[in-house]
Amino acid sequence: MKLGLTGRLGVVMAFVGVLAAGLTGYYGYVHSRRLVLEAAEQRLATATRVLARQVSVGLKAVAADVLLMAEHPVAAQLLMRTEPQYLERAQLNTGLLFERMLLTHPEYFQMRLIDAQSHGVERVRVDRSGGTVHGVAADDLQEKGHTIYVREALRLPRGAVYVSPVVLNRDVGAAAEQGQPSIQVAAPVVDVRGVTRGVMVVSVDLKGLFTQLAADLPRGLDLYLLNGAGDYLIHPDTTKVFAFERGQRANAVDDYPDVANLLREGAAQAREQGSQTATGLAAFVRQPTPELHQDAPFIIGLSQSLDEVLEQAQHLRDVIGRVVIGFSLFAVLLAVMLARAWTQPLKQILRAVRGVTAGNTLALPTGRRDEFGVLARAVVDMQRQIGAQMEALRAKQDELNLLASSDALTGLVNRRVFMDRLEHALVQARRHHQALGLLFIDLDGFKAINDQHGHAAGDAVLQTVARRLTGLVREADTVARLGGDEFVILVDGEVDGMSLELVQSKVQAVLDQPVAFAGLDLPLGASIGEALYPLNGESPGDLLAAADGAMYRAKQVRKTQTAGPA
Ligand SMILES: Nc1nc2c(ncn2[C@@H]2O[C@H](COP(=O)(O)OP(=O)(O)OP(=O)(O)O)[C@@H](O)[C@H]2O)c(=O)[nH]1
Repeated sequence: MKLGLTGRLGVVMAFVGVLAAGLTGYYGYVHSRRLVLEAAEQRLATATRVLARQVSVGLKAVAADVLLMAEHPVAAQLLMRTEPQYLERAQLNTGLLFERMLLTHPEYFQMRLIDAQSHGVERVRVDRSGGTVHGVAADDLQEKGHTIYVREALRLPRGAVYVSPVVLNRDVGAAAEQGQPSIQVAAPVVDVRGVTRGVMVVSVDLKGLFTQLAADLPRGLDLYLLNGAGDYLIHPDTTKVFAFERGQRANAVDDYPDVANLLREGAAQAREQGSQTATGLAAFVRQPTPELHQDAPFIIGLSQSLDEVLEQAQHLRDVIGRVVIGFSLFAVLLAVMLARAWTQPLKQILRAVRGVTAGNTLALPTGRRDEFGVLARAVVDMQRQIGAQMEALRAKQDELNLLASSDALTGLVNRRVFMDRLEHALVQARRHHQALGLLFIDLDGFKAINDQHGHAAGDAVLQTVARRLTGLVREADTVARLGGDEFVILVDGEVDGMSLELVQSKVQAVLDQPVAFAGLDLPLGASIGEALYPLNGESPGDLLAAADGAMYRAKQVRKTQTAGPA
């Protein structure tokens, strides 16, 4: 289907409108999606920072608890004195103190007082196991002198605290916490003389600690703890936790490549790093605690799935989608209306131009001040000029018709028109069973007038003959000049041999009169032949031939009569 100007204009404007709406919607959506992502990134970074600070504060609180117990006089006494009675009571009381501590801190799963002597034997030990807290019997106490936290803590001065790297707890006795990431927070127990007698150790269940700290975080966030190499120590997917211990790799750099920046930094500096992947956002914070003797700073991370982050943007996308569709429909409607309104004057002018040939004059928007107005006025001008030219053409045509149908010299109808009329008259006569008469006239001695007095005289004679003949017959009759000095009269209506004879004698009488020309009386005469329908013929040709034949015979008779007396 070929589109007209209105259709094409409408399609172009609708396309532009829909494209504009679509692009506006698209960029609006992209921009708001970016804003949503940026806001989520900031929220996540803030939450991770807060969490890391809370962890740091939590660690310091653990350190304060360990110091409190390490610096309690009973701890050093217990390690210095040897009297069984005192020891028994002191162990009992310290155990009760440890139990109290574990009961008030659900994340502590073990508290011990370890002797610097005797291969680091445990003097008092309380475990959390199966949801209960209980002291460990003397027979079950173990030697821990070989452990890193005992050795490191023994090297520290009074008041200092050692924090071990994160390990999977494998301590026998704390069965419920086995396999969980944990740390040991240890402080030296120093007597009044400044001699280090042992170590106070609290084992902390990190997952429990983190879960507590993360309780206030918004829902839908996943929590991570990494070691200095980026390996997962805490991860929602338990198969990734301490994977390196099973000879597997589960490293945050693989999931969030930006974390590599954080791992390269110096350990003394707190740093944070955001990271975005195809499926989610994440923020990581390395939070060293310089006050504590910590082997490796924690790297804490939070992540949120992109679907969850973009839930708000999806809603916005739906709204923008509806707005775009609505605006597009409006644009299409507007385009159709505008295209129609803009091309309306053009169509009006087009109709008017088409109507010029049909002679219609349609109203045009000539009053407009724009290009359509100029065009309309030009068309009106053109209409006027074409009208005038058509008028002139019609007049010329009439003139030509007249020339084609009449004899130029006499003004009588010519042979062609006469034959038409004769044929028409015959049809009528046949239908109404009427008769029809024909007189064939040929001038006598005309050549001699031409020869003796010139062509102008001959013309004047022919014109006089025409006038005389038309003045003689009735209005319904037709006088024609067939050519040269031959004339013919069609006598229509009620006619018979008698009446035709009467007309013939009248014609003979007027044509026998001389014609005045240049002061001379030019002698004239005519031979006339008659023919009657249907008596002498039924077709135009037959009738004319019959009249011509009669005229010829009449001329012979006149010639004989003229020659006779001489
Ligand atoms: N002036 C003039 N002469 C014409 C015109 N048409 C034909 N003629 C002349 O008319 C003459 C007709 O010749 P003819 O028919 O022999 O004339 P005629 O002397 O009457 O002879 P008949 O018919 O035998 O009686 C010719 O000399 C033509 O040249 C015309 O329009 N004007």
